[in-house]
Amino acid sequence: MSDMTKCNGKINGIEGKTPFLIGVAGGTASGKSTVCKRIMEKLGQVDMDNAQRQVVCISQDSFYRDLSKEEIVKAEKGQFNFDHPDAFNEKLMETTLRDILEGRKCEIPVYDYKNHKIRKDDMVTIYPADVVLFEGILVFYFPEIRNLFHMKLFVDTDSDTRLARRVPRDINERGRDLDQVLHQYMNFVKPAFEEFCSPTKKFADVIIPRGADNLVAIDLIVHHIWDILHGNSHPNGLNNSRLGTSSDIRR
Ligand SMILES: Nc1ncnc2c1ncn2[C@@H]1O[C@H](COP(=O)(O)OP(=O)(O)O)[C@@H](O)[C@H]1O
Ligand SMILES: Nc1ccn([C@@H]2O[C@H](COP(=O)(O)O)[C@@H](O)[C@H]2O)c(=O)n1
Repeated sequence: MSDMTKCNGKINGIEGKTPFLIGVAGGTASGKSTVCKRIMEKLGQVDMDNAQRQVVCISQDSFYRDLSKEEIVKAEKGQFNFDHPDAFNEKLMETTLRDILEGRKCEIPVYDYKNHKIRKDDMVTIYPADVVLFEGILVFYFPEIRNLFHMKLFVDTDSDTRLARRVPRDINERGRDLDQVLHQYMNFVKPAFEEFCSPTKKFADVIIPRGADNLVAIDLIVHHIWDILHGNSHPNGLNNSRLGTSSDIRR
């Protein structure tokens, strides 16, 4: 029996449901979060209360490991490698995803890019949902995590475009200066993308060229998710969706 087929059952007296777990990988600033947002919008899942939501998105960045004081000093100078697999708390990531697959309610911290640590006082509750999107640069890197996904998407955006998006984002939203962003990009982000992230493209079921600009790909993916949630094509017979009818899919 696979890890996922044994998930349907009662947890704390509540019927646990196995969410459809989708991994969304891709280089930095490729548009992973934006693609996830579009999928959620199309499924009509954005303007609603967290507890009611049937499609939720979690970032791998919530699973960066705690840094030592020396590592924080390096990070502040753009000299820490946040793009290496060792920067993540792999065990916590796996345990959390397994809890989600077993229909348990989970608390996920929000990551603070300005201080290079999770905000322990700012937790988001993830309620049992129909669909869980897990996005990040290395979500397909760790085999134990990769094997948990029911569907794997890779957002494939040209590296010049990604750098052109990352520079203003890191300066405006993540409290960095230009020298720091470029130093980090050339020394860590780019080489780690080539060594650890790009090779995981081969594990994807669907590669999305141009990210959120690719409306056709997003539409096809949304319809596929819909069919799985409402039909019997899911390997675990997932057909208990609380999403509405297919005419509710947004154009
Ligand atoms: N198709 C797009 N066109 C223009 N800007 C985009 C597009 N997709 C994403 N962006 C912008 O690029 C930056 C990175 O996008 P994001 O979705 O956060 O990427 P990732 O999650 O892969 O790091 C954000 O500022 C976002 O608004
Ligand atoms: N303290 C940190 C943590 C991470 N990063 C960078 O974030 C990138 C991953 O996030 P995306 O939204 O771009 O996928 C990754 O490339 C890290 O370099 C950081 O700069 N500081």
